[in-house]
Amino acid sequence: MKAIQVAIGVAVNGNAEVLVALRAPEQHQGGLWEFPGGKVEPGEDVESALAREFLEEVGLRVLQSELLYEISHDYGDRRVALTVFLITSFEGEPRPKEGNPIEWVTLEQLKALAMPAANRPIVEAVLERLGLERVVE
Ligand SMILES: Nc1nc2c([nH]c(=O)n2[C@H]2C[C@H](O)[C@@H](COP(=O)(O)OP(=O)(O)OP(=O)(O)O)O2)c(=O)[nH]1
Ligand SMILES: [Mg+2]
Repeated sequence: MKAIQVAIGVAVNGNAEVLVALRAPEQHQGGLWEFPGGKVEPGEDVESALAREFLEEVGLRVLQSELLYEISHDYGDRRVALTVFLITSFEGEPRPKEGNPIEWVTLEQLKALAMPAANRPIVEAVLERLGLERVVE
């Protein structure tokens, strides 16, 4: 089975909170919290997919991002290859453009959220990246 390429982003605000969205019940991995993002279209590069999905799903314009983590995961019914970006600069106020509730959550809250299985190491990477940054400041 070929892996579906997915671009997702972890947007961080000035309060060190990250943006999450609730997946609709009928979606794959529905009812779980996610980082906004979606499938890379044919011929599209992964950064363009990130920017497009952020605009479509939460109405944010990505100004600056860096690669945070890459992970492939087999859900049994589907294999996904996730490219995860840390979004360090963006424009706009997040809005739930596709009807899925969105929230800014602290890193403590993030740890406790029910997310798809592939997200566990992603959350670890977020905590490490943002935690270390604070030590450096
Ligand atoms: N967006 C997102 N997808 C994730 C995360 N973790 C994870 O395993 N996935 C999986 C679920 C899906 O199988 C796939 C992403 O698909 P998606 O439903 O967001 O794709 P999309 O926005 O293009 O939606 P659609 O047009 O196909 O409805 O990656 C995550 O944190 N965010
Ligand atoms: Mg999506």
